[in-house]
Amino acid sequence: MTKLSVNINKMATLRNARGGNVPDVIAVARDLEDFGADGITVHPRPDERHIRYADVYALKEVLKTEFNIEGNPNPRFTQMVLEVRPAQVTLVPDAVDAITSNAGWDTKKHLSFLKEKISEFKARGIRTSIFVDPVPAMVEGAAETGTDRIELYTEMYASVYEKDPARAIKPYAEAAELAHSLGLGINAGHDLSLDNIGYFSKGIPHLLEVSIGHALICEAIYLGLENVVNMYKHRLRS
Ligand SMILES: CC(=O)[C@@H](O)[C@H](O)COP(=O)(O)O
Ligand SMILES: NCC(=O)COP(=O)(O)O
Repeated sequence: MTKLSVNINKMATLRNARGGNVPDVIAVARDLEDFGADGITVHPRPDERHIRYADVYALKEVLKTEFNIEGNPNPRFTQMVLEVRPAQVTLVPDAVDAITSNAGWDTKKHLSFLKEKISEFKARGIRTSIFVDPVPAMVEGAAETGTDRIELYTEMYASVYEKDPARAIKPYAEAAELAHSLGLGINAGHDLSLDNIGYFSKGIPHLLEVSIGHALICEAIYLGLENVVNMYKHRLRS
């Protein structure tokens, strides 16, 4: 079965909004594991606006499932990943000021840089993954880097799915077949949700892992509202 790695960036966004430690992202991550998550994903950004570098070190101490760290392998990120030694590092070509990830790697243009980074992480026993759009040349370029896996960037799938599911999934299914034939493992993520994940997982062959954050945390908040309002009403009655 495809593994679910929960991205806890949004929990850190909530915590940072008040400057305290509520919610406690470390406790949240442990609870998510107890609730059945197969892994925890974080994507620290240079401004540490959600997950902080200190959180990454603290998480490593307590996690029992697969820890996946995503980000642009600049010198600071690279050093942190080499020290923490997560189960997996996912390389994402984020601009410093990006609101969220908005493209996969150009694996042809950045081939020598990616090769160097992949071998550095693999030498420390860290599984590697490269974030790519579902474009055959980019998948082939990823294979040339020596990476273990690719992560398919699913923003386009999620937006087209609402109008035309079959059209949305086609390039992803083809990219997955190609990646598998080249010996690459396949992960996927970005804007996956309760609405679109079932169709995606049925349509993508050899899908090893999805990482989901934004929608999952929004859904958890929304689906928890009735319960929590009732709990408050109950306390106000007594
Ligand atoms: C690579 C990817 O798609 C996710 O890591 C996503 O970018 C989450 O990052 P934010 O939580 O900063 O939006
Ligand atoms: N790699 C994708 C990820 O970790 C979560 O992306 P999103 O669900 O927050 O869009």
